[in-house]
Amino acid sequence: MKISLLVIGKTDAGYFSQGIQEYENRLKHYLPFEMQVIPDIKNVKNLSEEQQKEKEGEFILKNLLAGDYLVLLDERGKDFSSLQFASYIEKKTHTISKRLIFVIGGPYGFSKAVYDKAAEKISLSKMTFSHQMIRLVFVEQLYRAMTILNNEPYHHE
Ligand SMILES: C[S@@+](CC[C@H](N)C(=O)[O-])C[C@H]1O[C@@H](n2cnc3c(N)ncnc32)[C@H](O)[C@@H]1O
Repeated sequence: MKISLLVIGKTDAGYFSQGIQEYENRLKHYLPFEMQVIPDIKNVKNLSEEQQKEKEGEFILKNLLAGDYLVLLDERGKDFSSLQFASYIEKKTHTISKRLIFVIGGPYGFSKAVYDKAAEKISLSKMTFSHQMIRLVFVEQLYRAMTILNNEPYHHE
């Protein structure tokens, strides 16, 4: 199984990119992982929030491959402890042969078309993070999950 994180727009702030890069490098030790970036939508200022979500949704759906298992990161999704998330990832390695793809929405979230296509929605907290910051939170949690599954001394209960 390969894990992808699909995001919209490049990571703006150096302090986020640096952190994301650090965890991406660490993750490569455990499993194939890539962060796939959809370029920012052009002329976004001329679009309503709804139109922006629709456009972003079209790009998200265009980037899916046959056989992808699509999981949306959404503050209203199912919530997990880090141990539960580790066990969720482990189960997926047994059931998914292709790509487990997590997607982060744009500043206004996801279009209905994207929600309709998703297999699951998972939350990383009840609080809302920026679409930039949640990238770092996700890669750290995925790294944490991999260390839990490998009995490594990173996570402490
Ligand atoms: C600024 S949030 C969008 C908030 C928007 N009001 C909504 O209804 O989705 C941007 C994206 O970051 C991700 N996100 C933010 N907080 C999250 C959380 N606590 N758990 C999971 N994903 C989150 C989601 O993918 C969301 O679409």
